[in-house]
Amino acid sequence: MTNIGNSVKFVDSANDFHKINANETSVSIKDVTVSFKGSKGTFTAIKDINLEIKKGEIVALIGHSGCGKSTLMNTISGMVLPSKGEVIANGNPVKGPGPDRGIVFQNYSLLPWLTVYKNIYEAVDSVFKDKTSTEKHELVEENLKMVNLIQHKDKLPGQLSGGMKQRVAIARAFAINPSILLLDEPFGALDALTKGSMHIELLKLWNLDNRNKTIVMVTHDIEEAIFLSDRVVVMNNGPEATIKKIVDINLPRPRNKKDIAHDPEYIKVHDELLNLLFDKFSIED
Ligand SMILES: Nc1ncnc2c1ncn2[C@@H]1O[C@H](COP(=O)(O)OP(=O)(O)OP(=O)(O)O)[C@@H](O)[C@H]1O
Repeated sequence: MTNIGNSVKFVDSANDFHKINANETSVSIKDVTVSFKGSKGTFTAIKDINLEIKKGEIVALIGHSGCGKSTLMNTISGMVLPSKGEVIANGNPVKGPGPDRGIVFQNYSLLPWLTVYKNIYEAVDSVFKDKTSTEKHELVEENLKMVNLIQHKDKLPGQLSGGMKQRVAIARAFAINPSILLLDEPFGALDALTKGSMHIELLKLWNLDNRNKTIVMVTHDIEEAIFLSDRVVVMNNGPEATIKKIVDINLPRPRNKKDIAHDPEYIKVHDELLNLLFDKFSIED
């Protein structure tokens, strides 16, 4: 595994894998509207969203702050239930959270009274009932090493920096190894080098699973979205946010961060995404 802090490889290194299950549907979002009831009435965050995500696809959700990216993501995780429409995940209607859908939140969601190690172990223990204690401990250790936190395993979340907490949350999600991995700005709190390293680890995890794992990621980072994704879903501003456009990222894999920046396809989609996100703004604004 790539070690953070050591030499960081800016390449998706598992080049002997190829896309396999591109025709099987993993997540189907059908006419989904989410409204929140408050003291001032009903607020409709997202409206009539339709999106089909194939098994093994990596999809990024991108849009301005508050447009409804997390809300849409949470309809997949089951943390938010649609007011209208439905979400099907792995062939089943989503009625709430489930171990087939692991999520990394932007606010880490670690249990503050448990050590780093136990935060991951508890999750592993609750999902892998059939594994032996040794196997579960190995899984925790392996993932803690992956995020370079093994030496901090006995610390409580309150004793960690934001980036370290985020790495614990990432290690926990990777350890559970769900078939659908939901990442809500997972790398936002990380420095550029650690972020680059986590991108590689994410792609390695995906490759190890023969690219069968579906990954849906909320991000504000256009370069990250292009480097990792097969498609980028650009959302309109809310309320009643809809999908503005879905941009295909037709860059071959494995992708090399240094090289793709000069690829004409990269430059084209980068420009397109910038225009989609910032078409309202000009220097006069
Ligand atoms: N539980 C809730 N109750 C009321 N309003 C909510 C709730 N959750 C989200 N909203 C509102 O829905 C809208 C979309 O929020 P959401 O968090 O999905 O946006 P986002 O695009 O993920 O934002 P950011 O990029 O800033 O994280 C916002 O106006 C937010 O205030």
